[in-house]
Amino acid sequence: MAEEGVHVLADQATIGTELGALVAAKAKEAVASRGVFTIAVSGGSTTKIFCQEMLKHADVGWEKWRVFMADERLVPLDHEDCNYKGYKEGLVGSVPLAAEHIYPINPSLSVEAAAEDYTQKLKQVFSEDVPVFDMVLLGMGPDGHTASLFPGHKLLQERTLLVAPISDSPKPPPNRVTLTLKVLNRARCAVFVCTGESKAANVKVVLEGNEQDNPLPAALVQPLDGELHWYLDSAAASQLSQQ
Ligand SMILES: O=C(O)[C@H](O)[C@@H](O)[C@H](O)[C@H](O)COP(=O)(O)O
Repeated sequence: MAEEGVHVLADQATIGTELGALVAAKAKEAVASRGVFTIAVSGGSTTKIFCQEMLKHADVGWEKWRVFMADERLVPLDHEDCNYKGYKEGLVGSVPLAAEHIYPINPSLSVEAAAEDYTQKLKQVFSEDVPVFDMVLLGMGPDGHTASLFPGHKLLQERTLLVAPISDSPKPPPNRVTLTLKVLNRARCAVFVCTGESKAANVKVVLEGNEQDNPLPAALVQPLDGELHWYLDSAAASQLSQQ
């Protein structure tokens, strides 16, 4: 299993292989020691990389997985923009993960009520006051956002909610729910997957910048007591001074 840190790999396929190995190791370890593997997953390009790769792993205790969305768009569950749909279609039926162990938001509610409802879903699975995920799998947008935590947004200061509503997301669609930094930073392992040239400038800012005053959202993911991994392809890493 890879040590925590920044992993620069040639391309998306190699990232998939390495990510799959890390997820498999963490899942087996979690199931062996706690009887369950809890993971929060993201939308965007990460969905496909993760699902395609995990189909190759049969022995990761799929029956014991509990999969939450790190963030979700407030759209019907069969909508192309729905992150849950991507994971359900990508995994259920192909691996022994039960559909009811992937937790969707309720898109028929207001965004505020959907966030509260998702908080209750977390509480059904986690006994801690603040859920401790075995893994949070994150992407980063070209602007430095992660989950639905956007640069300069007031949600970066949220200290109470576990799941927050957002109705002014600069990335469409505007209505979303997101895990807050309070939850992301309690994870045992936070993993970023970032590919492509469009991410390169802010990958450098996050990993090498000194922005004490106004850090980008992705830079604020710093698990208090867990590992942090960044998987980059050579394009996303192209502006780093050390590769
Ligand atoms: O919008 C979502 O649903 C996300 O979960 C989001 O945070 C995503 O991970 C990043 O925008 C990176 O997306 P890409 O990997 O597609 O660039």
